[in-house]
Amino acid sequence: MTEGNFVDYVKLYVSSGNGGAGSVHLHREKYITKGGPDGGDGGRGGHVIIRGNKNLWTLYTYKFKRHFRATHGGHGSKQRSTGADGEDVYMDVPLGTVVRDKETNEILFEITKDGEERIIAEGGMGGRGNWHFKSSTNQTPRYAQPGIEGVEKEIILELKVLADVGLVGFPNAGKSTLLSVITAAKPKIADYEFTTLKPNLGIVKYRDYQTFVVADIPGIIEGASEGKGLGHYFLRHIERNATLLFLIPADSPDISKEYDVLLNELRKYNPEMLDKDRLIAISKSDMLDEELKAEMRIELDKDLDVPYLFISSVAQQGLQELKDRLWKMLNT
Ligand SMILES: Nc1nc2c(ncn2[C@@H]2O[C@H](COP(=O)(O)OP(=O)(O)OP(=O)(O)O)[C@@H](O)[C@H]2O)c(=O)[nH]1
Ligand SMILES: [Mg+2]
Repeated sequence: MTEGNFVDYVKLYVSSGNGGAGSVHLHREKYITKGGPDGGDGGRGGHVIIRGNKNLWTLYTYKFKRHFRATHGGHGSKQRSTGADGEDVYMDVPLGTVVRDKETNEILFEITKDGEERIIAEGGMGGRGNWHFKSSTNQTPRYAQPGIEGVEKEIILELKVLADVGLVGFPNAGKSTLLSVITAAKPKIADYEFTTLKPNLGIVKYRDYQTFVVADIPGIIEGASEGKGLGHYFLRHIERNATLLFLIPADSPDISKEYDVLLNELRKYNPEMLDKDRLIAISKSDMLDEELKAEMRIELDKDLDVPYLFISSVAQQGLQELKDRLWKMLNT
């Protein structure tokens, strides 16, 4: 997944079809002077339906097509013939897509399962034809119901990444580099801050047949929960991850303080984020020798209340242990 095609927020316009009108028709045949009413019902207008699709990862297609219109139901006609239903329109979205009403900003629903279908704009009902309205006092009703109009609305689709592990760290901590060495993803890597502007997902192949998904998100800075840096825009991407992997570089001036700042931002954003399992990886550990590591361990064992390990993406150290630990956390 590259930076450019990760679309996770789109505004769209949807409209369902109008119901077809019921028909007013009186049966006529040669030699039958007074035929009864036989106007058929109008067909239902097409729905616009949002459907979950596990093979999609972004809302990319919606960048190019913004209007989704279902067709109208056909009108009823003579001989009680019912108009055709309008055609439904399906909008396939990745799992984890949240659908909002643009006007009220209210969350309408969230798609979480493959094949799950939710009607976002319901087609109007067809009107009933005049034969329904025949009664003892009115044998030839000249009335039929009109179809109900379809609905139009503007909606927002927002994607929450559904990864198993979310990477959390300051800018430049080495998150994207880690993703690039434990998965086949090719995120942009550079020695400046905010290299990553959009989340990247990668699939870790674990012991031949197993896999789990890791999300690399833009770096978090102090104040992120109030919108600093890329703020809320990306914190929501790790809201649903099962496990959080904190990345703190070995050359951080104060590892436990850096961890506290990150934790605090998560707490301020959504306290439930702290209910997730956590692991700290001290990145860029190739910069440390064994002696220094031993000294740091003494401090870290005192200061940290979560498990930690030393890793290096560049020197490929500690990566198997990291995967083992993550796998265990995800499967217990
Ligand atoms: N020595 C060393 N440098 C590393 C290691 N991993 C990453 N780096 C360097 O750290 C810098 C930042 O790496 P990125 O992976 O882009 O960091 P990031 O956390 O994704 O940064 P943002 O996207 O800005 O949040 C790059 O210059 C990397 O080459 C490592 O294991 N050892
Ligand atoms: Mg990055």
